[in-house]
Amino acid sequence: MTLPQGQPCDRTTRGAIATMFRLTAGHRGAMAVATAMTLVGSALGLAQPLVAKRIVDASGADRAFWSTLTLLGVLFILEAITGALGRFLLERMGEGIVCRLRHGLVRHLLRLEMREYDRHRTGDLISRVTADTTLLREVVSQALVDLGTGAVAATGAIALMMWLDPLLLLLVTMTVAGAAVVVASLLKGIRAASEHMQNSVGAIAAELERALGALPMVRVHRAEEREAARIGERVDQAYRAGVRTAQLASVMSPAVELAVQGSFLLVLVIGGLRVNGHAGSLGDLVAFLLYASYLVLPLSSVFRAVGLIQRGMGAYQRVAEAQGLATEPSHTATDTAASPLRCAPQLASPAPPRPPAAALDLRDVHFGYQPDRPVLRGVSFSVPHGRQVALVGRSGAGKSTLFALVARFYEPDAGTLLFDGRSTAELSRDHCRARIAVVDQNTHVVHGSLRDNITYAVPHADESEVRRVVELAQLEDVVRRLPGGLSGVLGERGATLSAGERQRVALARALLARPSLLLLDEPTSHLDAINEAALTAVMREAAQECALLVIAHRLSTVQHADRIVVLEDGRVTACGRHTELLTASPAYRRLAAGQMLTGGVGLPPVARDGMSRGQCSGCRTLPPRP
Ligand SMILES: Nc1ncnc2c1ncn2[C@@H]1O[C@H](COP(=O)(O)OP(=O)(O)OP(=O)(O)O)[C@@H](O)[C@H]1O
Repeated sequence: MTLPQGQPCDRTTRGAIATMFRLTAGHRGAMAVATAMTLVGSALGLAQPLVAKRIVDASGADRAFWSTLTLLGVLFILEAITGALGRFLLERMGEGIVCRLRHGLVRHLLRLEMREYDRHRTGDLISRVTADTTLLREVVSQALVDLGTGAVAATGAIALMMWLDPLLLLLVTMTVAGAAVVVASLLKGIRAASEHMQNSVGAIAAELERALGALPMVRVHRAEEREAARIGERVDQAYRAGVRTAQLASVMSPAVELAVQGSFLLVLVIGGLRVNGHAGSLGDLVAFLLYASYLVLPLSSVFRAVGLIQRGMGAYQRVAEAQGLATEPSHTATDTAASPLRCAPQLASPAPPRPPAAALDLRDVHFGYQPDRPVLRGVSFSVPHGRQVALVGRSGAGKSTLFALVARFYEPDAGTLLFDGRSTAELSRDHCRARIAVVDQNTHVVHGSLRDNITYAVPHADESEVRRVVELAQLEDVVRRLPGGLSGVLGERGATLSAGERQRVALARALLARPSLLLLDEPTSHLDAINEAALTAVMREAAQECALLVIAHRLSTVQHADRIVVLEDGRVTACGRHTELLTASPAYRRLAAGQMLTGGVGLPPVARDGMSRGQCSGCRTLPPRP
């Protein structure tokens, strides 16, 4: 279900009711049946005073009234049954509405533009799917029908009271009008307080997510109390807003009850005087009083429903706001992309013919997260098939940002990215992402089994293929040690693994996908020297199958790369091989000196055909490996 986006919410009560009604789209049949049942129940209830009047009149005139008494019993039971059925249908409808709303929201939130995640707090977004939709369910399933049926039942009671005694009705109307004025004056406040409360609930979720997401840091810095106080502040805000809402809502109920009870007393006194003066029958007075008492429930329903709808609008606005956040476009018109797993063939399938163009080509790419703060300033280089290209540079030079552009989390402000010679302008994001696999610094491991984590990109991968990448990523020890082996469950965020093991799980996952371009961001940051050497060997092997773009601070990892691109302050200042750059690039020399790496150390004699020399002007001349 998509809520109307971008349009400002109509703040009037009528606008709020219309908005809530729109949410019931697709459930109107069930709503109509439930409303009909509730109305039938109300009609059965309304008929009871008339029957009671007959019983009183018959008993006063010494006539038999047993059949009428039986009828009263039947009416009572039928009212209970229709009421229960109607209520069930409503609850089911409410669940259905919230279920569809959550499906839509979850799908929407998972497809947001990366910039939206930068702008919003995760916990707050989550609370829109949980807390806000829960409040909305209450409103759409109860308030709307209460409003409809309450209005009809109250109108019915008023019509019958009018028929019985217009003068007494006038007295009732005046007191009820007083209550309506009180209710109307409270509605705006209720809505504002509810909005405040829902925002505070979202803030609690966001703050809690912040603290739980960095628990080791919180513990080490003994900041539990500070974090608890910080979150507690939000809890108190929610409490205060909740109490304010309750205050306003609770003023409503007595106002309505007072009005109805006042009118009840008036009717009793004036009606009693008239009966004494023989201006009316006792039966008429009893019936009128019963109708007056029947007015209490529907009228309270109407007033409560209006209040609830205003409370729901607070939640609605937050849900609608989340639905209005920009999402990534899924496909472009010219996109011929197959499924995202197109580039993840199984081991047995023959390798597709390699296209002649580079796997990745960047041409004069400019980008900044904020318009006035450029991060990349005209980056150009290419990553040919079957080659390993390394990206080095000081912290903050823009290396990870470049990866984010290649993964198309962001679009460049200027310049072009080409995959296999095709510009991203003509390819969908899905298509581009199907070609790549990324192992980033955060090495994401999700709750689930080791196998689930490895096969995340290829859920139905062959066992032999899984074993192959387990071996390649040197995870055999982990498989042996983990209770249940590959089926063993890894804790939340892979907490049961070491950082190096998590990195290797991420690598196995990436290799299993058999991408045409593998992006590794600091792949050895958590590895010891032995594992680093092993991973370097894995990278070389992977480069036989796909193009490899590696970010590394440790130059020892990438000194054998076919090409090393030096990035400084968002610009490519040099590119070439390790030995070449030691002479040609002062920036590279500084990096290497810092890590005590020199040209001669440990360099194996690797055949390098057609390599570009020196500066980045030759960055795109490296041909694909035959
Ligand atoms: N999501 C973001 N929003 C705003 N600015 C960002 C964001 N991510 C990175 N930056 C900024 O962009 C610049 C480049 O960051 P980037 O992470 O690309 O550098 P890096 O070369 O990968 O650094 P490191 O080697 O430390 O990982 C930095 O100044 C950083 O503060």
